[in-house]
Amino acid sequence: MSRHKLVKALDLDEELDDFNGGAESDYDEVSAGDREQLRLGTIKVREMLGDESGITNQEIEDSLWHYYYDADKTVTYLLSQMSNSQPKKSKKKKTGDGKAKAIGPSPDDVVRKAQNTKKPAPKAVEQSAPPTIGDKSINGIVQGVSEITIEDTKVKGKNLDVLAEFKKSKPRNAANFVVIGHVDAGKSTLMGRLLYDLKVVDPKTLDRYRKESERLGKGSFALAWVLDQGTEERNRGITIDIAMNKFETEKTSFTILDAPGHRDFIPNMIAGASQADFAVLVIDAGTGNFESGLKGQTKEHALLVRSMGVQRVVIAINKLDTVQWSQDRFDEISQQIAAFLTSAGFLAKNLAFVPCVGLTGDNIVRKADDPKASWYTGPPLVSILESSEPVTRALEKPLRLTVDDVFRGGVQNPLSVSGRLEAGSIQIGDTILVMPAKEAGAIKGIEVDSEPSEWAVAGQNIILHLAGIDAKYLKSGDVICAPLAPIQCVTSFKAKVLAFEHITPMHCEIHKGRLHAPGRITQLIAQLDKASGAMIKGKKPRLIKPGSVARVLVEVDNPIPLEQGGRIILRAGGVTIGAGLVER
Ligand SMILES: Nc1nc2c(ncn2[C@@H]2O[C@H](COP(=O)(O)OP(=O)(O)OP(=O)(O)O)[C@@H](O)[C@H]2O)c(=O)[nH]1
Repeated sequence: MSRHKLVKALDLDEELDDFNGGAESDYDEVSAGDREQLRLGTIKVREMLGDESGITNQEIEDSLWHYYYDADKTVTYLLSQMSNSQPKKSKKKKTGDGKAKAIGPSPDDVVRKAQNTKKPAPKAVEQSAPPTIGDKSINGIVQGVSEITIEDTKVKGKNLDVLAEFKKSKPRNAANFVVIGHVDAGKSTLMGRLLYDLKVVDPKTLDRYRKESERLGKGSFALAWVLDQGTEERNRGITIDIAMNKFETEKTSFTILDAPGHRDFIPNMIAGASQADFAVLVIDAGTGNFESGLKGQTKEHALLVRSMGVQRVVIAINKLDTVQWSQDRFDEISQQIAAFLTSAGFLAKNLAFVPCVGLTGDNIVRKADDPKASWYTGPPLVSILESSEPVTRALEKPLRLTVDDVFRGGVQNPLSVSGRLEAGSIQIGDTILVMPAKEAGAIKGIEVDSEPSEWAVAGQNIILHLAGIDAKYLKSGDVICAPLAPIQCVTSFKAKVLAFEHITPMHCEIHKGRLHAPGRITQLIAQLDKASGAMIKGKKPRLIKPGSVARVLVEVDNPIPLEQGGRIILRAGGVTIGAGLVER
């Protein structure tokens, strides 16, 4: 099978555009090695999908090719394609008792299964005496890479003053937020309403969803489907297990980070929360629902985002129509949530509450129409989101981009990566360093929000087209950095973690965004006060109980790129046991 055929099947128009405009292309035959990778990958994907998927081998191979043989991503992508072509039919099915029940594995289930499947440990990069955080031997790396030259990449840059260009572009504030809350709290409906009322989605599309959902006896789901529509972006190869939806207000450009299926966030939420500037916590105000939600995911999600370093939460107390817009109910829930969140370490000044009805749009973009809501004189949700402090961009810091996806970005761009630029700035022609591989490459193209750009700065979600580096040196979770200020790769580090389960010295997996690495908690150094983070004096703990915060020492088998302030999650046996921040 020719590579031409594979590429063609992915996005014909785009690829032909690329092809026609390009002077050189490399439509060579697929090598024997590639063919073997495709064969093995197809077997693995088939196993993960099951026999009933109806997906052809050709489709599997095309996706494997696009994602550089990554079976997990291929499965997630194919499932998303399946659910896009049959919206929601496969998500929920009416049962005899009128309740909706999930059928078949959800994308979350598959992603979780895939993440729990033991993968071969990433090949250790030759590195003498891997440093721990703060180790001075990092200077050796700097020296080594400063001598790197990249030959034959023919990438000419314009030598722009990127920060000046950025200022000239009169940027809007940019903020990423993650949506959290209990199952059925109305998260998708509320976000769908937000997008619809801000005219991100046209009425025709919503009309189509309405008709389809009514036909299925689930009319109220139409708005939730609006949110899923954004996942079409996956076709371009960007983040596939967190759906990203964007919307802009006058002042700010927002990205909603959400997990497909909107059911069981963890572990997709790990990746989402690690990129979030703040969280929107959706609460179902319905009688009994708030109480059961607080016992369940409401609490778990809130603790998780807190331990991932998220400091600000906007609390949407939703479905107020079901309690006749009772102010007493709103006050009661607000007080309880505020008490819980402050005890979990959030500052009261960083919490904002808004009563709303996602289904009708009351207090989402416009003020509530319902006369029973007249007691609320505050702003609607969107104004609260907008009034968030502008997120400070780490523009002047050394370049850091954690790779979300590695994929083939087109005929002219055989190697592309996507991710959020966490710090620094870049432009076409720049030399970058990939860690932990310690391999250099050059930037030959940049896309910001799917538009070509000469440059990009911290805070933007981008795609980089690379040259002068082989795909084998890149994988999800790697960090792209400036050659003269590389991130350290460590084999041990201290972390302040919030325990979700009992923690003892034990084997665990370390997750940081897309990075997953096997390791161990080797020491429980101290128990910490949850709110202040101060050490609780006494003997070294032998066990950390769920809900407590502790400082632990973690060791990993192979060096991983980590630095102070990095947000990590610890998992064992497929369960999140703790989450927290990397310390020195
Ligand atoms: N009465 C009322 N019902 C709502 C409101 N918002 C959502 N719903 C309904 O609540 C149910 C769940 O809504 P979703 O938006 O799917 O909730 P979710 O939190 O995204 O659910 P999961 O994805 O399963 O976690 C649907 O039947 C919605 O129509 C609201 O403001 N008022």
